[in-house]
Amino acid sequence: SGRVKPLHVKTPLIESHALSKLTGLKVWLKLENTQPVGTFKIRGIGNLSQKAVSNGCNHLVSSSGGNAGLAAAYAARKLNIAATIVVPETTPEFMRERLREEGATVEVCGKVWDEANKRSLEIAAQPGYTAVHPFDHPDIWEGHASMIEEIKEEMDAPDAVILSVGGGGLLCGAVEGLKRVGWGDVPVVAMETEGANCFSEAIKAGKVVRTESIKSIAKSLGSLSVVEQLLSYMKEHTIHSELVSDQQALSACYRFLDDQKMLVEPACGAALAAGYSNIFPKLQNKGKLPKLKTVVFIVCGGNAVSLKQLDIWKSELGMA
Ligand SMILES: COC[C@H](NCc1c(COP(=O)(O)O)cnc(C)c1O)C(=O)O
Repeated sequence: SGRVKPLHVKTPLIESHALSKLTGLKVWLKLENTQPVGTFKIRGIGNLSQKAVSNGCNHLVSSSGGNAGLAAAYAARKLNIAATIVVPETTPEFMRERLREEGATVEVCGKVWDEANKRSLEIAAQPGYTAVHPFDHPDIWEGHASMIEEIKEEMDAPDAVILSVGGGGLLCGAVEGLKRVGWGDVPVVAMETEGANCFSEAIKAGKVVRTESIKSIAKSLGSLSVVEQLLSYMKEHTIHSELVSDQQALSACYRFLDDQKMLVEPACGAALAAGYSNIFPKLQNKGKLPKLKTVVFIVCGGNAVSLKQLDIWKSELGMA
């Protein structure tokens, strides 16, 4: 068939004994941390890149010094085309090195993501070049939606899906996927950390607002604003925005490491903290969620973490 083999893999959907016991629910985990290059990003970025290549693209340009940049570098390598990743000065050396190991050219530009993004758009304004946004493009949401299609193959509709929000690409993909499989009435619980809360700010303001800076260890949730598309999705799909502290996100990473033997970023810990801090009774008492039996957590993963880094964050946050 003409179908192009996707760059992402079908990931495991496993039951979490620890989180099921702790919450009294049937808790399922969609393990996007087991994707090539460690996060769900390759679903959407792989989709966008393959479409670009079929339209003559031979050079991807990304402005993410994080997981989206790594997904773009990986996609370029698998598609045998070039990649330039423009990263802000804040991008740690190990991530710059990891991007180069995927074969990408790394250009350091700007103090913050916005400056790197501006530079990446300049570079992408050449014939054959395609700018790969970390989260704001329909091809990215379409690609991420495959996650929900895979869940549908394995289980009946859950009572809720829990995930984390940076710029909102993962959330848009999940909403699109739920609609696509006929689960449009399954609510989404969208988690952020208090210092990276552009989605909850947008809900409060009733429009997309720019938060002035990121004050959270969950740097991968560090977008200053969410995608516009989310505000229209909110009108047609039940999405609850919840916040957790950095301490709760980090504690979730430690507990997940022990419970499931897997190490994830605080950006992922923010979603898992909904379980470890068991926010469900509060949401049910507020009438925001129905009586829950079965929920699915999107384990988004992340590369910018190590056991050593967890301990550095722990002492920075003054945790015991
Ligand atoms: C600054 O970073 C934005 C983006 N990370 C996004 C990201 C998210 C949030 O996904 P989003 O809501 O942006 O689609 C969650 N979990 C992990 C592990 C992530 O890396 C990036 O890699 O450039």
